[in-house]
Amino acid sequence: MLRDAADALEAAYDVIVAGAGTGGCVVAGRLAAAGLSVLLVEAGPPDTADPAIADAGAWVGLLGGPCDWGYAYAPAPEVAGRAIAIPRGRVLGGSSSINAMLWNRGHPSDYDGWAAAGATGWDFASVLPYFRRAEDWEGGETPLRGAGGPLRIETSHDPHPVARALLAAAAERGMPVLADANGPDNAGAALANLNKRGARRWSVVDGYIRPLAGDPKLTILTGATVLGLLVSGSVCSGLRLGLERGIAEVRARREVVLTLGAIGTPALLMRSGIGAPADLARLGIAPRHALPGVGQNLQDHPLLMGINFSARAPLGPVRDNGGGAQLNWRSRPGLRAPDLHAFVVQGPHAGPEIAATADLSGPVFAVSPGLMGSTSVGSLRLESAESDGPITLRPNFLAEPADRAALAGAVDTILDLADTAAFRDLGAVPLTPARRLGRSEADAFVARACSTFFHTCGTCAMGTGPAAVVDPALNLHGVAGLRVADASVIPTIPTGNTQAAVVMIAERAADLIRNAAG
Ligand SMILES: Cc1cc2nc3c(=O)[nH]c(=O)nc-3n(C[C@H](O)[C@H](O)[C@H](O)COP(=O)(O)OP(=O)(O)OC[C@H]3O[C@@H](n4cnc5c(N)ncnc54)[C@H](O)[C@@H]3O)c2cc1C
Repeated sequence: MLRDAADALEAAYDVIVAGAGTGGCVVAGRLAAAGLSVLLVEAGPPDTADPAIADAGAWVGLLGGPCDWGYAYAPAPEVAGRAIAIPRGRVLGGSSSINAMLWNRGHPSDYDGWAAAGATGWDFASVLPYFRRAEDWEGGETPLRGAGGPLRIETSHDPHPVARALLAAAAERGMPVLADANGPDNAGAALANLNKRGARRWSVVDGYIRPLAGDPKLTILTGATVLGLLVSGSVCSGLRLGLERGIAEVRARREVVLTLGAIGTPALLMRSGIGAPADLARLGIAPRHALPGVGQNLQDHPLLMGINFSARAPLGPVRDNGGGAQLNWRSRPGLRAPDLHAFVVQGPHAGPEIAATADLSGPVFAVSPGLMGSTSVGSLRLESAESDGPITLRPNFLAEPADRAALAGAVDTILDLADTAAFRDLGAVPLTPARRLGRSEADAFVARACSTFFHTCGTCAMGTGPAAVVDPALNLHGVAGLRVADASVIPTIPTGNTQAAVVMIAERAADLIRNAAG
């Protein structure tokens, strides 16, 4: 259905978009719809390769499979010496095709903070139109929400008993229960906003690419690896591609947009000679342009996979994305925004270390908290110049004592929530942990339960300082004809899940490119 260009690659396109993930599909779809000729290049297969992609309740089964790049964060003492798997979509739609579909913008002050730190023009008032433009919110248009846009956003229409219990428990504990998780205030419990239509995932492919099926302006090349940038002097003119039939070069008449994600984009820049000179020298890569921020500033949200409860009776089949309700709250008074976020899981939620400490068979559910206000910052390091060479990823989870303290407190908050009539009605009994923990026990639990919210970002940060990789118009500093429009440009991780922020960035990138092209 979608046009695949393997046999009919043209020598040049107006714009080449490298990586058909969340950012890439938005940019390519918008630009092709505006009449520019666009080539969209993707290493993975079409998103029809696995029927589980379309099933909103089946995403967990995609992790570690053929549509996942299968990265891992390096072991670190703060997480009890464990490697933590960090999936990334390797398929049309990228991570939007395998993610948990949560649509949360975070807090307005997140974006005001970007602008204050040098991403001029990215304050909340300036980015709100791009969030709204992307949305087809089931609740209809409001000053904060969009309707009629490409991305369908719905809440559960028949929430799972555990999702209902979270809302009722929050009310019992005196926490706000919100009509809309992306409404005027995000502190409180709410039904989750999900990129779905009924029981079907609604990815960026559904929203931005499928409507263009058959449009000659959009050429999609799947199964093609971007190997390098074609740069002469300080101008990028195209890409070197690895195709089944061999290596090919393709040119952009106007510009190249990198949307390979927060791991793929800095890796490609470094392999193309753009990065910290010492890194390039270590790898034996001929330096082309010094940009020391490439691969630095890696951020993610730590998530505890581990607060499990038994229920009196089976809770029924999986609904929605396997969750359905969420809670945002502040770990301490005075914070500008809620820094803690928890969601329900309609079954057990534990890595092997936690699962080994209790019997998690039978009717079990979880309430999993994560730290959306994490302050730990890490880095990405290429270990080889080869296009499929190893990459060391260090998010430095829990390196900051404040992050550990906030998550230890979150465990208590979840146990308090479960000790309410709402959860007692389900017969909830804590399994892991089985009781309240003292502070040192809680620290050990947090270290063993710590996993990822899958929100890797920040490795080609936008800004104007010496560590910035792109400017506020998303142009690479020092190389013309090259922009970045994916999670790597996020300067500071927002206090919400990251795909909404990436869609917003890509919507704006399309505007910037269109205006520059026109
Ligand atoms: C399992 C999982 C669950 C998540 N859950 C949520 C959630 O519920 N809500 C939320 O907001 N966020 C969630 N996220 C995070 C969110 O999906 C990402 O932040 C966002 O999708 C990143 O978009 P991106 O465009 O930066 O990268 P991606 O969407 O990952 O796109 C990068 C694309 O580039 C391609 N690519 C990379 N290298 C090459 C190469 N050399 N050649 C060709 N192609 C290449 C990849 O295959 C991929 O298609 C989740 C992520 C994962 C993985």
